[in-house]
Amino acid sequence: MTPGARVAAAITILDQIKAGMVAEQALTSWARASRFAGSKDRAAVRDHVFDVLRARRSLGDGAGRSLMIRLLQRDGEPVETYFDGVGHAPAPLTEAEQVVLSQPLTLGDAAACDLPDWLWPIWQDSLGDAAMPAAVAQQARADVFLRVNRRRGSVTAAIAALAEDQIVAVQHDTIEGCLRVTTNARRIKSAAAYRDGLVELQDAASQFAVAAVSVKKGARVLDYCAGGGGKALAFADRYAAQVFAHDVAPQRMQDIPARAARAKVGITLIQNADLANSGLFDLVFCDAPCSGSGTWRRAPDAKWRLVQTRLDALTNLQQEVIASAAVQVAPGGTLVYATCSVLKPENDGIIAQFLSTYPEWVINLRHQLLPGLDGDGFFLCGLTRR
Ligand SMILES: C[S@@+](CC[C@H](N)C(=O)[O-])C[C@H]1O[C@@H](n2cnc3c(N)ncnc32)[C@H](O)[C@@H]1O
Repeated sequence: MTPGARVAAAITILDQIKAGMVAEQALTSWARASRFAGSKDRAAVRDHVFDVLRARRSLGDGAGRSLMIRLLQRDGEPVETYFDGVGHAPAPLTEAEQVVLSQPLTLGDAAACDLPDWLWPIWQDSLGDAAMPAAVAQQARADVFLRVNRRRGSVTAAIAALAEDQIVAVQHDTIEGCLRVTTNARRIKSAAAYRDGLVELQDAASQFAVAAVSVKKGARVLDYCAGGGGKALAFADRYAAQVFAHDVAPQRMQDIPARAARAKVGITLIQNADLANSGLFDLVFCDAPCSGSGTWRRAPDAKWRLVQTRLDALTNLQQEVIASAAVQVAPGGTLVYATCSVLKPENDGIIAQFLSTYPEWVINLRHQLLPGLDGDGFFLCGLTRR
């Protein structure tokens, strides 16, 4: 596909998303219908679509064509070479379009920060002085981070193994065992280091969360909302602990046994019916379902799909989840409540509500990471019983 044809495909997909289709679905159905598109074409089209979605409002929130023109303009690209009408490229800019596009957009704070108006006051209340920089950080692509499975090899060995596949990775400035991929991130899943379990894809913030919790040798650790097992795998690799994984939706855990085998760690899955008879745990890590507002660079569609009623439903669910996770904590043990959100109602709001209902618990750890160059946004709060 020519660069213009890729832009034309992105325009079609963006129009479908504007009409209500979920971004991933729109991209998948375009890829299925476009067998001629190679992997580089698919990646380029996806990049266009996601670049626009991260910055949809500040690009004028128009139709796909106008969004793509403004994206190329913003990035200093020669718009007319993509919009030349040759082959499958979009038609050249009309005179009217040229006039409109020569005028800068007038944007309020929420639009300039690419957030919905209803969310902007909540965002500001949650982040204070960091509201604008954290929102602006989510207008750009995020780096890809890897976690070195230290049972499989050292950081140096992982960097060298990745280099064999022309992937360049460097040690994260502050998180031990975390690598930032600087070249050829798209090749990770086909690289030998990944296939052999030497590295896992995991954001730096999630790695920080696992490292920030203290786990004694032999401790029983429960990843209460395990999903695909990212945190459970990290706990099992990092600590000499017995690691268990549970999720209310057990099908989400289906890949954990294979991932654990690849990483050479042991993780015991606990099904819903067995939870009550599985004993208590020294650490219950509750990575609750959330808006994902700290990770919107990676899933920008979610930013525009979040509405107040959905946020309310999430906070109700989070209150239920933290209360049921607390029941699994052994005397003297720790409950960690975590989200990949930066919104106060999902974080400190949930903790405050929990403490007002269960005053025997006290906070012994709290971190709010913001989305930025060093990783995604993440919230983490440790609690122990008085
Ligand atoms: C943020 S995701 C977990 C991500 C995962 N920890 C990881 O690192 O890959 C939240 C998970 O919580 C699960 N969940 C939702 N309600 C739950 C509940 N009441 N009890 C346990 N898990 C729940 C969801 O099925 C979902 O897989």
